[in-house]
Amino acid sequence: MSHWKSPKWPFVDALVARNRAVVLGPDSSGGVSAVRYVALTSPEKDLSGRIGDTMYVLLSCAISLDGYLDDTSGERLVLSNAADLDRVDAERAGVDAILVGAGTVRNDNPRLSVRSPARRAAREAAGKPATPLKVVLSNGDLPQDAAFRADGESLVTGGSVDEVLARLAARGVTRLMVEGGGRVLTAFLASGRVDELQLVIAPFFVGDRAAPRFVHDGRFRWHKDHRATLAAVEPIGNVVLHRYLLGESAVDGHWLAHAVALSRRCPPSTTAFSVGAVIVDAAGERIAWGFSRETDETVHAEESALAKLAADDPRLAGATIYSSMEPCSTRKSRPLSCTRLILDAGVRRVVFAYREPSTFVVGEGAEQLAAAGVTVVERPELVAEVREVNATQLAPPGR
Ligand SMILES: NC(=O)C1=CN([C@@H]2O[C@H](COP(=O)(O)OP(=O)(O)OC[C@H]3O[C@@H](n4cnc5c(N)ncnc54)[C@H](OP(=O)(O)O)[C@@H]3O)[C@@H](O)[C@H]2O)C=CC1
Ligand SMILES: Nc1c(N[C@@H]2O[C@H](COP(=O)(O)O)[C@@H](O)[C@H]2O)[nH]c(=O)[nH]c1=O
Repeated sequence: MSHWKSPKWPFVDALVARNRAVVLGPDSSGGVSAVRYVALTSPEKDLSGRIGDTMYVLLSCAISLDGYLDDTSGERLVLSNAADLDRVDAERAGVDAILVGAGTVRNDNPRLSVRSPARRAAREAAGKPATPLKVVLSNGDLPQDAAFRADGESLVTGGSVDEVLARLAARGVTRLMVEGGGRVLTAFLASGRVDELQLVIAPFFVGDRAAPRFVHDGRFRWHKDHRATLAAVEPIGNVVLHRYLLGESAVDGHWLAHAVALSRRCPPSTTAFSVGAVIVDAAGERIAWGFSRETDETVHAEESALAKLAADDPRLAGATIYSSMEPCSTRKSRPLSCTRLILDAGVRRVVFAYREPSTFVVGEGAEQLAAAGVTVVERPELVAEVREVNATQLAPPGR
């Protein structure tokens, strides 16, 4: 079976060209069909069919050490410092729309604009408005002279998170920043439609339970057995920024980048590719990692990572293997391919960046895994980096 790379599957390449992930699955006859395809930003959304196109949803807010968004003074409490407010301004400049709830407008009367003249000019140079669309969620009245109505386009809308996202998607919004307040943040987190949370913690207490909390009660997808992925922690003066990845696509991108970073640690070779692999369990914890030639001259990345776990490790059944390259399906130097080892380990999900070129052997790992019922996700956005790591191996003969 080699139709994975055959002209019979031109749409696969077309999807890759459109920067989309390809998800393969088995068909009823035991063959392989590309049953689903998803945009890189948010596969869960496309797969659910809830909104037609994809949107990256970023939540951003600042809290006190005791978890409050504000105090009870009726004035906006600034928890961030100047450097963090400038970082937030840069995030604003990178989105298509900024969203807050009516409670925030009534309490803070925010402008919701990009402030930096340089960032405004850069947006305009790119053919965008100087400041993103301002979206206020409200089913009631808002002051006509509210500050958000000046400086750029605004939209007051209401309804469920799904309805609002569908409305914004129809207007071409592909990156949305949600700034608050507590009820809106809770509604977005409970909806499961958030890709990333940027949470800043300021070093003081509010100490008043009547103050607005960051998150209210709710049922959330992330709990003690299904943790969010911590992507970065950054001190900014006396506040600390935490970046959590909450969407499956963002999480996949994070671990795949980690696998590619590991591939840079491979001892050099001209006869075998340099690959990195990470195994992450269902709770979101990295449980093993490896890279080519890590422990001997011929060991592969997936093989090295799997060898660090017991064959009956119960976490393997719910785990995902991330590999910078498609798992191999034939070995010259070993009896079992990485595809076979993955199947034998009972891993049900594989994410990789680069389809193995037929430089050393013809690869059918993706097809064989998918035919065995494994979910295989190809994320081509890191292909250039994988090719750079393997530049020597991929160079045409004679160079
Ligand atoms: N520190 C920080 O980073 C930030 C702090 N804040 C603070 O948060 C506080 C405001 O938070 P809060 O009072 O919870 O109000 P919100 O800003 O969360 O607004 C909630 C209101 O939004 C409207 N709404 C419409 N649709 C929805 C929906 N689907 N889900 C939720 N709300 C919807 C409703 O208004 P309506 O009644 O009109 O229907 C609802 O009452 C302020 O004190 C502000 O200072 C705010 C942002 C950031
Ligand atoms: N207080 C607070 C934030 N508050 C958010 O910023 C909004 C103010 O926007 P603007 O009027 O354009 O400056 C406010 O309404 C709320 O959404 N954000 C932060 O990053 N850190 C903070 O400490």
